[in-house]
Amino acid sequence: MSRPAVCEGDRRGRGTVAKQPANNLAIMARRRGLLLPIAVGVSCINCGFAFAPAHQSTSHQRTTRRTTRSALSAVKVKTSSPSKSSSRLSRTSAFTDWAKENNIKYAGVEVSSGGDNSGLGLYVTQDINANDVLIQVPTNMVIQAESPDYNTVMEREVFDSNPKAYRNLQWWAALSVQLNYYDKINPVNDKAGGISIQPWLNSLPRVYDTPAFNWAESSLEELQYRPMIEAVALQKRAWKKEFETVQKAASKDFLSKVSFEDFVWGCETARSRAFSGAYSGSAFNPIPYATVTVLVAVYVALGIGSIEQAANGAALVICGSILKDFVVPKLLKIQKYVICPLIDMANHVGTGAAGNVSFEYFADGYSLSALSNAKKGSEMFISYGPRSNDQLLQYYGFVEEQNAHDIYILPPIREWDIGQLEEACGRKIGNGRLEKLDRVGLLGKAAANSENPDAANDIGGVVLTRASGIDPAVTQALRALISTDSEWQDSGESIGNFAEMVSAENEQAARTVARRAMELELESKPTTIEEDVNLLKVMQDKDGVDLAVKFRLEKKKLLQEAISRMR
Ligand SMILES: C[S@@+](CC[C@H](N)C(=O)[O-])C[C@H]1O[C@@H](n2cnc3c(N)ncnc32)[C@H](O)[C@@H]1O
Repeated sequence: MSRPAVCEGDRRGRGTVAKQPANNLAIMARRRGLLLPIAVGVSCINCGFAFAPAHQSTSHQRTTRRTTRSALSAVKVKTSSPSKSSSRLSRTSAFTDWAKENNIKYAGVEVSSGGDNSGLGLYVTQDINANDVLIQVPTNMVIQAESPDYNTVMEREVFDSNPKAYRNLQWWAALSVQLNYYDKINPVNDKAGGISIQPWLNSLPRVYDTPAFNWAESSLEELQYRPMIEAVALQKRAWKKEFETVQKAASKDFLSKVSFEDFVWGCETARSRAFSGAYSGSAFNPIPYATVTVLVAVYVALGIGSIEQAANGAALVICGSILKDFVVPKLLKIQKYVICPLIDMANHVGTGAAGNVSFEYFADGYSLSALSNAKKGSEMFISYGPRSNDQLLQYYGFVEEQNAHDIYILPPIREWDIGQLEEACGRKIGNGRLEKLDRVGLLGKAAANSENPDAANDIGGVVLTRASGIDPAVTQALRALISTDSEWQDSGESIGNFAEMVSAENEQAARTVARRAMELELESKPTTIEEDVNLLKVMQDKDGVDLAVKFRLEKKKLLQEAISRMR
């Protein structure tokens, strides 16, 4: 069942278990401008990864033709999410009590379930205003990893014989180790003052709808989209490899209690609930500033030196602090990945999010605040960043309808059916064009060679975005590709000279070629848009949603929109 990609108004019929906080965080009096002098924005995971999965050459060849069949048989029906949510919802009062006892302040929101497939979420319990701070979580209550991650507890307790192995794990694997350690070995978090974090762990989902380790191969095929199928295959290899590293280096105790399935659960939890940010310094520490003020006063009072000398010394200390907290982490590109109790209950919306997550430098914590006014009963959505449906499905297990950030990756130009394109535009591809495009990398690669699951479109497929259509570099390549001999010579046989339109005829031919390539892609799908729409309707009538069908329908709609724009 889908739901609108905006904050919903008053929801009917949703269960409410979490208690209204009595005295927490006087939200109403607080405005971010006053309270958060330096708030470093964080965004949900994958932020900064220009994700576009690689795909292999063979998979897009025009040999695939639509086959009529009963698609229903191969499709998995999901009916479990709402019931899974209701059993989790029954555990949230223990979780929110725990949060209150441990200095997590919140007011104006509660954890609840909308009864749809988004699981639990944060819902507004009273009308709130823009800039109200709704949740504040002290830094010591979060679970976090940096890359590389120097977590002394994990190194000592789990990787004593080989701490480097832990340090060099991918951030999601490092978080998985931590989550599993607290969940299966010892729930006491020393950093949080020796408290048990079990109530928080109990509030987490135990199963996910993400494709890599939860879908049958046949369901993956139902995506009808090679880039995603290949991205999932790459992810599986990467996660297995990380687990092998853990197996070689972790303690016997850890390995006897944490299986591969547990490790995957931890990685899925990390990927779907962590926030990332470039900021990695420490929070505001007043001690150096206070010390330097005292020293300056003593220095000047005792006449040891001039005011200028004292000011120089003070400036040095202040600059050192700024360098440590802001500049060095940026220069070293240190990323911090944080799972933040309670804030991790916020669901995503691609555009128009009502909530925002920030790091509060002076308060040493994370906050969720309102970006706009919100009505009692509405869901407090945040944005996990400009995520395509590929990212949302692969790591978060859902698909957003009409996702403004969605993309479509066509096969690289080298795989396009030249004969069909020549026929469509009425031109022949002249000598030298393909070779030149190949030399400048505009034909894409014959095969992917990256093993990085976050590698962006490694094969150089042609990217269409919902926001702006076809990649301008591809339009440039197509102008050159179908140029007549005279256009080619006038341009000095240089691809760079096709960055702008060279003539109305050439432009029309390039657009026709692009459109035909997209049409061929759409025609190659085993089912049509209409068939998918009908299929989804049948599934919804049966009170279930099939993510694979929803995903492929969204991709086809995006392709169809791009085709229409090219007319
Ligand atoms: C950070 S958690 C948010 C809390 C989560 N709903 C829960 O029940 O714990 C992210 C997960 O919430 C779900 N989710 C978030 N936004 C969603 C949306 N717009 N539609 C469907 N599911 C969503 C997905 O399962 C995603 O992996």
